[in-house]
Amino acid sequence: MAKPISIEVWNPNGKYRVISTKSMPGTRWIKLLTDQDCRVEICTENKTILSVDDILALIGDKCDGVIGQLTEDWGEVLFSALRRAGGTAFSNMAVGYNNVDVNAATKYGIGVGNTPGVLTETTAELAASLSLAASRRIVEADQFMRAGLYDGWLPHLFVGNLLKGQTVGVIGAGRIGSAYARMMIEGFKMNLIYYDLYQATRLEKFVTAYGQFLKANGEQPVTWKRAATMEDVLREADVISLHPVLDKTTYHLINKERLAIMKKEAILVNASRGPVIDEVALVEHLKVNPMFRVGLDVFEDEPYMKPGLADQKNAVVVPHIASASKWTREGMATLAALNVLGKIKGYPIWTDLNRVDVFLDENSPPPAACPSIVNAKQLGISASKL
Ligand SMILES: NC(=O)c1ccc[n+]([C@@H]2O[C@H](COP(=O)([O-])OP(=O)(O)OC[C@H]3O[C@@H](n4cnc5c(N)ncnc54)[C@H](O)[C@@H]3O)[C@@H](O)[C@H]2O)c1
Ligand SMILES: O=C(O)[C@H](O)CO
Repeated sequence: MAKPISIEVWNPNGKYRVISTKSMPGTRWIKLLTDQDCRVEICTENKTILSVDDILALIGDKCDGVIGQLTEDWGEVLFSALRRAGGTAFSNMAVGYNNVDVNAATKYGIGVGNTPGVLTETTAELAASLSLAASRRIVEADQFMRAGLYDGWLPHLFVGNLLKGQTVGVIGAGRIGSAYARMMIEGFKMNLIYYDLYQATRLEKFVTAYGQFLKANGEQPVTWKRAATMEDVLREADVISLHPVLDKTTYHLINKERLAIMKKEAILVNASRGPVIDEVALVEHLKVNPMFRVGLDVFEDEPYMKPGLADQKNAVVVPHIASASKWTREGMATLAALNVLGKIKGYPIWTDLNRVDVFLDENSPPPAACPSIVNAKQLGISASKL
């Protein structure tokens, strides 16, 4: 028999049993569910990553919906168990859903929710922070101070890269990539080169208008270019930030050959998913190119780093915290809960992901819609008219 899993229960007499595999920030998400007749069970097991067996034990034989995490493996085994337990709803508390087998969920009629929009600016801000930390060697300099090694100003001490007037490269200019590009362009007057499968029209218009504004004020205008190939970005840019989804087209997008064509003093930032970079190749590249720097929020074998990475002074590493602002994390919890609630209640799908704010307003009830269900079309969920 499976080991019992410890849980905290809200609204024990609720009609719909909804599980959250982790405690999530804020309480609004719990209230939204309990107000709508859900019994909410939050896993309190003292274990960072739950196994498939742990989650099977949580689902049990009656469960209407689950809010899960990006560290969990949501595939055939869990979706078939959820279906057997009467469930129709699942949401990741994340925008990325590479940990989810959407086809398996669809096969069992289960909606897969995610949380786009609410983390765009927060994640872009972390990518910008990593760009600055790497270019100005902030972490190395901090460690030097704390080690008591500073004995006076020196002309060569921790010399880094100036961003102003340099070129920022964005690979994957979707919501987060575009927000990051704007920060680097507005903040540091960098020129843009980007690569995406689709044209980033709004971003292009913004850079054009900002360039005209600068020119009208007697300043050097910023420019943009949509690259025909990813290699063009890698060759031309001084700072390159990766923001694509992780799928088979982006696995090891940055490999040994592509690292070799980047500038020797380039800065590479990754706040997308670890496997977008071949991390073994990256460690080798960092070793032989001390002026090349990286800022990493995500890792190929998370939570582990590939051997040698931690020893590299030219790498700034943080533990997957790009979406970690209070507002964003509470918002992610709310969107995930509303995805599950909406699917259970048979609500239509929200169609304007640029307007997820309406679900986050504490002072008014959220629309009767599912904020974001990635397989809505396959499941025949209708579009909201709100
Ligand atoms: N580190 C974190 O905490 C964190 C936080 C949020 C999101 N993310 C990751 O960032 C990703 C992007 O989020 P988003 O909200 O901007 O999504 P998005 O869908 O708006 O943007 C992704 C972009 O990648 C582009 N793309 C897809 N395949 C590509 C390819 N082969 N080459 C180039 N571009 C390609 C798409 O066309 C799209 O424009 C998420 O899927 C998630 O994995 C990480
Ligand atoms: O995909 C996501 O949402 C992140 O990785 C967690 O914020």
